[in-house]
Amino acid sequence: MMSRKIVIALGGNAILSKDASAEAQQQALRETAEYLVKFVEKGDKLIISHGNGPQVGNLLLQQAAAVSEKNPALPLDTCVAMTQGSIGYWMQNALDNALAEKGIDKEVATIVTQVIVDQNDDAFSNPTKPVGPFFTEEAAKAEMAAHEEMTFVEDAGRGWRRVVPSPRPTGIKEYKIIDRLTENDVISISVGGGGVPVVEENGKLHGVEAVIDKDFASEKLAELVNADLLIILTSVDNVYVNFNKPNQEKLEEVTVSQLKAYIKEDQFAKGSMLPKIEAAIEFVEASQNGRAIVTSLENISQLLDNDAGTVIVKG
Ligand SMILES: Nc1ncnc2c1ncn2[C@@H]1O[C@H](COP(=O)(O)OP(=O)(O)O)[C@@H](O)[C@H]1O
Ligand SMILES: NC(=O)OP(=O)(O)O
Repeated sequence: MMSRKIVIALGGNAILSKDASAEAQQQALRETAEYLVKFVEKGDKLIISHGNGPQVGNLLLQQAAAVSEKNPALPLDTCVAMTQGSIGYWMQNALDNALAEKGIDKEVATIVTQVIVDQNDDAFSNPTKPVGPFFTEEAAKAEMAAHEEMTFVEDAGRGWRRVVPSPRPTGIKEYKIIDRLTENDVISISVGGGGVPVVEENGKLHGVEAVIDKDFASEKLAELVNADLLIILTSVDNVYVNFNKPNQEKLEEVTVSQLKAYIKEDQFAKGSMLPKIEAAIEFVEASQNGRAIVTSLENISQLLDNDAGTVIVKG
């Protein structure tokens, strides 16, 4: 049986739809785990990553609501680490139980992951990453007036959301540990929420306040561990050109150069589909034989036997 090394990045709807309670998110991850176990049954080695946009934004709001001198709000890098722990626990627990139900004897581990960014990245003076819940325009403007350090922007016609800096990952501190776990047949969960952003200064790493895009961090991980496949799971089965227009066209197998031409035509929305496409291109270009797939969780059954979804290949 061919065993592939797969980095699989879980999008928002794999964890959270409308209900942000722990129980609802755990239930979503139980369903996600059922799908992921199918890869394991097939003999694939899984390296799982996930987003944290809604969760880290909610955590910031919870902290702001309870802040006092004795109970200070914690910085954003620490909040990212907290979401790596909570979502990692939910995913790990869901996978442990799904594997046990199938009688598969395999271990799962979550790694708190530090992702290195450049302290001179322009992103620090230009926040773009939406986190937390949606606000009305009025409520968002009131928040900005009350907290001068906060920026809110309109998010793809869906409402207003707080945005934070999102620098590009340049390295992953723990990638060798993650690779060793894979070599030892352990399923890992890492670079959660894009990883805890850290900068290197005089040979030391320290956290910075930002949220890294999990698609870029997953790409970097796939590159560093020399994965065969990068799968980016989201809420659509395929990427489209002319998305949501009467002439929309589904992309199945598509080359890097075709995608670059579509990017020039502005076919992919910034902050949602564009980072996935850019991450897929970067991985396919950087790896020798690697491919990338963008599809939905629900499409995984088709993906197991044939390439389903939008498959990005060299060329
Ligand atoms: N060209 C496109 N093709 C397909 N989906 C697109 C396109 N442009 C924007 N999208 C939107 O991008 C969304 C996925 O991005 P997002 O919700 O941010 O991802 P995530 O699953 O990581 O949370 C899709 O649900 C879709 O609405
Ligand atoms: N960190 C991150 O990219 O999270 P989302 O995918 O949930 O936005």
